[in-house]
Amino acid sequence: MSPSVLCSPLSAKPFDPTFLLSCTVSNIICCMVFSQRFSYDDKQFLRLLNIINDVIKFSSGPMGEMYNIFPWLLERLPGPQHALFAQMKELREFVEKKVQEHKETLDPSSPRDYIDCFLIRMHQEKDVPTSEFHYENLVATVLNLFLAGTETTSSTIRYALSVLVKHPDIQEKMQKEIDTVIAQDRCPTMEDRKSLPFTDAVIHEVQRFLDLIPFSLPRYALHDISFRGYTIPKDTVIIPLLHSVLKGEKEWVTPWAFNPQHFLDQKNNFKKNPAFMPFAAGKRACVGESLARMELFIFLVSLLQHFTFSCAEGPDSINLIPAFSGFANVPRSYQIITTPR
Ligand code: HEM
Repeated sequence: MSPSVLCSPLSAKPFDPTFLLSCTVSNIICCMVFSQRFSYDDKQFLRLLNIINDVIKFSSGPMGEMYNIFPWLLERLPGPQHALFAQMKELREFVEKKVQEHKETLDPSSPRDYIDCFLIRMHQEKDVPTSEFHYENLVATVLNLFLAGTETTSSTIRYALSVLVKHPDIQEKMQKEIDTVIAQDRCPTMEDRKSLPFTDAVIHEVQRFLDLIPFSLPRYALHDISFRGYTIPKDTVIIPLLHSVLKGEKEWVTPWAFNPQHFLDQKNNFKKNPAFMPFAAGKRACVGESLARMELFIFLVSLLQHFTFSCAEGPDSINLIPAFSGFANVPRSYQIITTPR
């Protein structure tokens, strides 16, 4: 997204940034997976984004939680969940169509994207019975990347903008830091991050405070595990509570208040904290972590280079408590005013 997308005529009146942010973030993952960028008025793209939005809302509400615990029950009982299952089927059919198109146009000497690379590896391992590179895994991983790569980062940017509207002093301080280091005439790069400790601290604090995926993803023990004197038997489902570290009383000075100082030392240099784990930890931590961190930094710095964000009802009207809390903490919708700088 060029920052100009947020400029006039939209800048003149308040608008909800959800849709623009979803499109722009989703297009990044679409380029990597399908080598395709969709136009913001492409009907099919908009339909897919709506479905992803509905899936996240469903899984963050009571029905979604029930489905996580008793999938077999909700599949058999009548109810609104079936509309969502139909939408998921539509999403899968879209992915299957893309895979088919890729198969028909594949040039193994010049892979275009993730699907091409996977297809090439599938071919190389076609005689290996234990290979993980088979059709079902291709469709599942493309679906995962598309779903996980869209709503997560766009919701975090949306939340970050609401934090900046609520705290204009923080917004101004970030703009001053960005003006000093980059100014307005060049695009930010990841190299700039180390020269922008306050901005970096705010972005980390946004992720800590939002606590986007509070229960991480459920995993299960592949064999008996001995952990801190406890035995976790094989096949036990493990739900790691990221929430407990991101809001831990022992880990943070003010766990329940938005406070960028959590990530700054006494000299205002950036300070890491091992309890910062919104992407989880270990072998199966988020595969999109580096991409997401890049997106958050580049998008937010670019936006602040060119705009000041506010809202008609004033900073106090912004409510940072999520609209839905379950699988995800889904930030509230709000109307923003963008004023070119
Ligand atoms: C602010 C942005 C994001 C946050 C907070 C986030 C968080 C997480 C968390 C907590 C997990 C569970 C890890 C575990 O079970 O140990 C996860 C998994 C995953 N994430 Fe992200 N994520 C973000 C962005 C992305 C992006 C941009 C992508 C796409 C490239 C992505 C793709 C995935 C995938 C495919 C998994 C499943 C990994 C697996 O099962 O091994 N995520 N993410």
